[in-house]
Amino acid sequence: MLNSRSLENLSLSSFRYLALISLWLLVWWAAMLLEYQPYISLWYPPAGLSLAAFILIGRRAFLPVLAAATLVGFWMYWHENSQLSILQQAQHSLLLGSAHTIAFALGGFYFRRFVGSWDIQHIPQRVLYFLIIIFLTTLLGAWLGLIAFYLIDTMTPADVLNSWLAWWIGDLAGALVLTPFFMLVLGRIWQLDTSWLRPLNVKVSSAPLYRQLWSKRLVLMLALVMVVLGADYLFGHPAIAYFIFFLSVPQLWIVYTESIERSLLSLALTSFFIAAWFGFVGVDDHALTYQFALCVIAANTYFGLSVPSLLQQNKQLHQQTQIDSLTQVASRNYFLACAERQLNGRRSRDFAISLMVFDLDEFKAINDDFGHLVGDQALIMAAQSIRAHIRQCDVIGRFGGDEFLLLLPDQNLEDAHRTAERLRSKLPAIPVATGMIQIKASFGIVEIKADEDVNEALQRADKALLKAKRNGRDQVVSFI
Ligand SMILES: Nc1nc2c(ncn2[C@@H]2O[C@H](COP(=O)(O)OP(=O)(O)OP(=O)(O)O)[C@@H](O)[C@H]2O)c(=O)[nH]1
Repeated sequence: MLNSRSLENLSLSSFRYLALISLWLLVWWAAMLLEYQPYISLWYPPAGLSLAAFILIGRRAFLPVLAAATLVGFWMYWHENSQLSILQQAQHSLLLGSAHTIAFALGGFYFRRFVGSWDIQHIPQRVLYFLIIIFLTTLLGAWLGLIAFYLIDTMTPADVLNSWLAWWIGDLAGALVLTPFFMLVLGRIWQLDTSWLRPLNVKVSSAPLYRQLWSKRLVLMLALVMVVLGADYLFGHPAIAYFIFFLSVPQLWIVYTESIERSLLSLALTSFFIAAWFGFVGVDDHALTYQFALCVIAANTYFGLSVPSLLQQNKQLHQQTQIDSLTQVASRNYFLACAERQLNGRRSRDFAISLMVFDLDEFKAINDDFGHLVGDQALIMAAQSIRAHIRQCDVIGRFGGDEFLLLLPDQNLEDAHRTAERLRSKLPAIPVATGMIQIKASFGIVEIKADEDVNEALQRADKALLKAKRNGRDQVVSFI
């Protein structure tokens, strides 16, 4: 007995399968209407939908895609008033539908199995494999389709050889341009997580200004399509068709400023518009140019979409090397680079710079008595306290362990000494199991000499710190 929950699930999955079949038939029908060429078309959108379905839902896509592709065969026979028996029509349609389905199922399966799980660091490779998979899947689809036509005696070997390139490029253009777009659409219908599709974790503003800009850029793209195809129709010169490649400019503009949905939507709409105008004006001689332009613009779009994520990764890596993850002050290397920069700046304008090294007192005891987490807390609070009491232009860094560095531009030794005393007196107490413990530190300071580099100054400051420790800790020692 089926309970109400499994009935609900059954009707939901039937709805989804029917939605996939209907969408497939709809896009096929749209392509037919737009271009008046059933199989060898400028751009074959069902190829994109089939591949998207196999990538997203795997083998569950097999029957709906096969059903839709077979129905299309039937429709063609009916449309041509075929003299074949219904059984023969069914056999032929099934063979043609299987040729399409098997090729795209293999491509989708390969992507799911080997590429889809790659993490965000492999986005450029993922895009590259995606393009190669589309390339091979559509090639296989075209050849299996043509072999099926040959087997049902519709094509001679000469026809097959004459047609494979046009068939392949049409499927290639459809799949390249539309697969990611259909993946987003199917992700909605199937309620699947498509976040892995998003190389961009970067949020682009959806403020009204941006929305307005997006529609303006889209209008610009559509206007360019109309102008190029119109001029091609009027003048017929082959060079005119190449102007369609300029669509990459507004498309990449959209890619770099808009969300992934809008980028994919503009690609889908523009390709749809090209196909519609192509069918309307009938500039068949230049079909290959438009097909290649669509493929190139789509490939550019996907590589373009991966750029912000690479930049973001770069930024994260940069931050990781610049900032100490525990205390959030500058890392040792970044601190030294900043200090070097300040010293170079002193060549054009002479000003004093002091360097301070400070080290928490008896820090090991805090770790030993209360544990490393309390020790970490002490490091964080000490760094925060120092940061809160220095100027914007001062730089604080962690040298390692419980030792910190402070660069004080425009402060001579006397100023720096006063600063250190003030910082020492402001160090906080941390809460521990037995009450509060006052954090204490020893400070060593030098004023960096004109002919000294950072490392030499650091060695002198370290000696001053050592002296402060030897003198009994919790004090400031400065060296001329
Ligand atoms: N909790 C914590 N401890 C750390 C970290 N890095 C280093 N330490 C510990 O810091 C302690 C530093 O000890 P010492 O260099 O002997 O310094 P001290 O106990 O402060 O002694 P004096 O500097 O002479 O006063 C060591 O026990 C390290 O294990 C860290 O990131 N977190």
